[in-house]
Amino acid sequence: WEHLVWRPYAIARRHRAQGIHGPPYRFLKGSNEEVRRMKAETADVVLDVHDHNYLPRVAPHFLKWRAQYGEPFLFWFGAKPRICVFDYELVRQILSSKSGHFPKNDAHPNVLELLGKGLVLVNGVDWVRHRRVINPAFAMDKIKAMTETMVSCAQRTFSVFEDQACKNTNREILVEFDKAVQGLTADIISHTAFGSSYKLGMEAFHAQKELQSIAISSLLNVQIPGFSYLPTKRNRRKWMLEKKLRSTLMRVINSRLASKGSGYGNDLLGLMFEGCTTTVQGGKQEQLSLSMEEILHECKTFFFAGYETTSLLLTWTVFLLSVYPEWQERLRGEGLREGGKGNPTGDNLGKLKEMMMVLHEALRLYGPALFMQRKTITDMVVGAITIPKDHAVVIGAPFMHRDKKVWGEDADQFNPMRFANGVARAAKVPHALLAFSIGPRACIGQNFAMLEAKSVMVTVLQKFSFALSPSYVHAPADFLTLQPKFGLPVVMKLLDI
Ligand code: HEM
Repeated sequence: WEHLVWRPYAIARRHRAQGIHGPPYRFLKGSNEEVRRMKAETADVVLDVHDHNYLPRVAPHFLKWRAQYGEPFLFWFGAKPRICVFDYELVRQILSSKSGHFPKNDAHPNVLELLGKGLVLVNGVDWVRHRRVINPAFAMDKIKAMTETMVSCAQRTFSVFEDQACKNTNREILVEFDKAVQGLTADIISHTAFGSSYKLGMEAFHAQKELQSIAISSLLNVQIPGFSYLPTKRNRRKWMLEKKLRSTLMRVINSRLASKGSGYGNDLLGLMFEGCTTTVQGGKQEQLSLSMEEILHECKTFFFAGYETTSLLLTWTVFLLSVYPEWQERLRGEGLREGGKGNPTGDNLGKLKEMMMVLHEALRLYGPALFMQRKTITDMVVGAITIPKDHAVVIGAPFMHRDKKVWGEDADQFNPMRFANGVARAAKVPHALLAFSIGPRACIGQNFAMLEAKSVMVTVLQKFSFALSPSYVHAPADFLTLQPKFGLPVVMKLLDI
């Protein structure tokens, strides 16, 4: 009771004394109901396709609280205090902290089950061990060697569309692009992570996808102790999926161990096994094993972290190129100039400067990962404030990506030219783009994601031009990641080239 009744008021008082304010604490519910109500009120708001400021739809509560209380502000997830931070210098200090005093926030049990205790969620010495084992798998030369696989997956997907478009006299087809590209990125991660076991990988993917919808639907519910053990219809379905996911991934892992032969293979799983055995640190051999259980969790992590984020980057890039056809034309021209009509290679893709500018601008305006979270395990001083122990810290990246003081007056607009001199020079601070995060816990898969995005975009641009279908409704939504609420229907026209 002390925890639920008195502590929140004492915490709020302590914050007021240092000038941090926020919505009042409501018994048990904290700010959850206010968030739910405000999100419901804006759920039907539809934007013009040129309007890239979706914050009133996606985070109306943060907009309101920031205007009302200034920043940073304090709000409540149930009885748990959260500080929302928007200032680049504070965020840099939090994300760059190497002391381990800002670990990842505790995940909702459903999210934990979904993601596993893999690299995204582990903390402390475990994180150091996992990251050291997995880092070599994401080295640029290893990733570049996966280009052919990425391109051939993309070609398979788009050749189906090509066949369909050929049958129509206008050589056009309507494609639910977000769904198509979800299937494609799942296919790519299945092939690049699990090699010849990719079919099992796809089975695991389907189970994980359904578990994700269950996790999302329960995120804002107050957690009643013991409820997750009741055999409700939803819980039973969840348990069945978890069992299936686990047994499928175990089959993949066991069959790899059984067929070791001359090596573990050059896919992500094989490279992870290689990393598990030994590594040389400062001349001495070090054992860096991950347990079987940990490897299983990492497989779940690759899937979750690896397919949806990249499919959303592709979805939003195609959305932007449909709205700005002059950039679509520029990228098609660049692809042909650097690589001709043949299969893109790692080297060709490395030369695509304008493509990188567009992908970075898509990540700035429509970064798939919305709000990052950390927690404090002791009182932490950042800038002029103290964030007390046991607080969650929410980093408002989509707000920061629209900060006119940092990005300039055109921060709300699509302007890939801001990245013409590279990411570090695109804004007034070098670490302004937070789409892959910064610091020791930055995305391990960013080179993989960018190579995959380029492989897919060059392949589609070689064959098709595209425009938004008249049925498209611009309503970006927060489903853990930033998604087009009603999908991305696109009219694809087969090119004559
Ligand atoms: C456009 C695509 C992607 C985006 C926008 C993205 C974004 C992010 C962000 C923002 C983080 C940091 C989260 C935090 O600090 O709370 C992260 C971490 C991570 N990402 Fe990605 N990611 C993408 C693709 C990938 C891919 C393709 C993989 C793997 C195949 C991957 C694996 C991971 C892992 C394992 C971490 C945790 C790293 C650590 O904590 O050491 N990501 N990602």
